[in-house]
This record gives sequence, C-alpha cells and structure tokens, in this order.
Amino acid sequence: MIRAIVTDIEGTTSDIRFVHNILFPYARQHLPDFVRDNAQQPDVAAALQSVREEAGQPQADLAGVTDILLGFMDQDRKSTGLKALQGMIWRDGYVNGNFTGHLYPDVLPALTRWKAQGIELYVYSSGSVAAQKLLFGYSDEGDITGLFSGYFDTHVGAKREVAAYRTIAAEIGQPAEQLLFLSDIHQELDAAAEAGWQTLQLLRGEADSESRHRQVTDFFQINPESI
Ligand SMILES: CSCCC(=O)C(=O)COP(=O)(O)O
Ligand SMILES: [Mg+2]
Repeated sequence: MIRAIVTDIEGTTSDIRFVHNILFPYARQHLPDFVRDNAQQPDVAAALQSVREEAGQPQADLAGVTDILLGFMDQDRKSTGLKALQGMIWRDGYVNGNFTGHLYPDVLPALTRWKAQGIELYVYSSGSVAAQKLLFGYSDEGDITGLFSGYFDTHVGAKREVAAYRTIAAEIGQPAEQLLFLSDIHQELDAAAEAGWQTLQLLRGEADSESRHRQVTDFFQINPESI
C-alpha cells in the first residue's frame, strides 16, 4: 500500500523545455547583476562561498565566481549553491508575471485525487526547495503548494545516490516499500529502488529502452492502489 508519493519536477510534473528554455535563460541573464547587487546578503554570500569551494577556488572574486556559475549552468551541474541562487533569481520572474510554473494537464487532477485518498505528497528535485515552492506557488494552475506535505532538494543528497532516498524515507517516517518515487530519469529510479522504494518512470517524450522500471506517459495512468 502506497502511503506517500514523492515526485520529481523536470520531465515529470513539468516540461523540460520550460526549465531549459524559460527558467535557465532567465537565471543566466540576471545572474551577473544579481550577484553584484546582492553578494553581501547572508544567504547569497553563503551560496557563493559554497560554489567557490565546490570549484576549488575558495578565493575567487565576484567576477570569478560569476564565471564559475556560468560554467556550472553550461554543464547543467546540479550544484546546491547554483540551485540556491537560481531560485532567488527566479522569484522576481514569477512575482512580476514573466512566467508561470509549467504543469502537465494530468498533474493537478491526479495529485488532488491521490491527496483525497489519504496519500501524502512530496517533491524531490535538484532545484532548491525555494525554487520548488515558487514553481508550484506560481504554477499555470495557480498556487498548488497546499497539496504538498514537504519538499526535498540536494541538501539530502544527489538524486542518483541511494542514501538520499534513505534520508527522505526517514524524514517522511514511512517504510521505504510504501513510498513511490516518480521520475523521468531511470538512474534516479534505480537509486530509489535500491533504497527499497516503489518506482514509476514518466515518459513525457522519448522512449527509454535501458530502464527496468514500470513506465507511464502521464499521471492518469498511475493507480497507487494497484502498486
Ligand atoms: C525547481 S524547478 C527547476 C528545476 C531545476 O533547477 C533542475 O535542475 C531540474 O531538476 P529536477 O531534479 O527536477 O530534474
Ligand atoms: Mg526529472
């Protein structure tokens, strides 16, 4: 019996093209000014220092750390410091109405149904918890953050690491076999399965013949009672 569902965002609840064609370019465009204007704020300073350490350049000046961040963006590196800064930059974009968080049309009805069935809903994304709350708070369907009982980001570990799923299970407080992870990336599902979780792969685009996980093309095909 599934007690909680944990969902990925990019490629699962939301179109990869929204993240890569809207969010990432917005963050890239505003990053230099944001770093220059906010570097003294404690949360920004902490994220910048984390990026410097991750790059092995603890003394990098603001121009240097900005270059490091632009390089991390080019690599789509799931850096906790970069992700924190992206979330801070996206806030203005959401609040000013430049964009809303993309949701596939099947997502809200399914989440609402599962919640009504007594299943707790959580998010696990490489995007920071703040960025997750913005995407769902300013979504195409309005503020749907009330559906979620909690959010996890790379502070619990990377999404391809088994330990991250053990940590999340402990925080949710349910046995791993009663947790269902939804993701488009089979390597993330491999890690969750190794931690004892149930898994389902969302195929929103291309097929994935290397995957050993059950596959669906939308949330409507998911019945937690039959897993
Ligand atoms: C929170 S929306 C932005 C998502 C993001 O920054 C990202 O890197 C995608 O990560 P995911 O783990 O959702 O695939
Ligand atoms: Mg994904």
